[in-house]
Amino acid sequence: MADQSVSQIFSAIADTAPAVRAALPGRRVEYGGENPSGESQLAADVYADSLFKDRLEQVDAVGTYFSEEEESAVAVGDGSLTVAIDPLDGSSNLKSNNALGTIVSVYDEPLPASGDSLIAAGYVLYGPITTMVVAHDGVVTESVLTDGNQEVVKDDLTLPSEPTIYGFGGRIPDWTPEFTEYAREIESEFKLRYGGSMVGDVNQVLTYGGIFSYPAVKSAPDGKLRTQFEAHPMAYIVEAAGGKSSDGTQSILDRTPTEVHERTPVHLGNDELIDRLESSL
Ligand SMILES: O=P(O)(O)OC[C@H]1O[C@](O)(COP(=O)(O)O)[C@@H](O)[C@@H]1O
Ligand SMILES: [Mg+2]
Ligand SMILES: [Mg+2]
Repeated sequence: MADQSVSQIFSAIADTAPAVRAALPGRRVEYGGENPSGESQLAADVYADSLFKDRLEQVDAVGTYFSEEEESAVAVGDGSLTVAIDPLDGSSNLKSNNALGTIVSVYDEPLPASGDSLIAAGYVLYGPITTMVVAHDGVVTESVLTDGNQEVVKDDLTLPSEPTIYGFGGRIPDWTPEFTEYAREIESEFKLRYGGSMVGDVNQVLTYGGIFSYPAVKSAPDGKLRTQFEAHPMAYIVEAAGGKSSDGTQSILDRTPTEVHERTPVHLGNDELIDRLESSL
């Protein structure tokens, strides 16, 4: 039953992705409002949110829709599942025409919820091609999405065992001394790949092996990324692919936010690099 619900949810996401992509060119402008995290919204953020909500409302298993762009939960049916979504991730990249994503979490509890309540998570990457990565039951698959078509290209995606890249967010002068020291070591060993969209950056870690961090910074001790909409789902995917997640001290999946839009420091990647990070912090 859960399997069927998960596959219906991600079919709905795959069906909607081409329309989201097609809507981007005309929506690179400010919408005029702010989201609950206090960030200004682009027309594309708001439009992608409405497209996903309308489509997920048609999936019987979904009872509640909760978006990074909306203050509170929206009741969309009688189903028992909650879908949390970052409709457009990395939306500041729209101005410079760089990678964007959509992040999707499927919880079997109302939010706020711990990462243990996730039954599946996935993302769409709007790069030169559109791909979708989904984690469920410990297996991660990658598909290529074209209009109306979903072709699985990897049916058991795992993190490469030899890491080669890293990508760290935040301004260097704003990093803590402990994170700066760790970063200096990592910089001397690996190649920098940072694009400013969590989906794009984590997808590179899943492809090449390495570490992505958006750490706690001096001006924002909880970091930038939101637990329910960004950190939990990406941690679930990376852990299912054989890697590790950390908020600096524990798996991100062990965090239960007290408020749905709450933020957390995020570190995702190969075991060895996350272990080293936890000992440095
Ligand atoms: O611009 P910065 O500080 O590098 O932040 C980039 C981070 O912020 C985000 O863009 C936040 O996501 P949204 O675009 O959904 O708000 C992440 O995708 C990315 O990892
Ligand atoms: Mg985001
Ligand atoms: Mg967003």
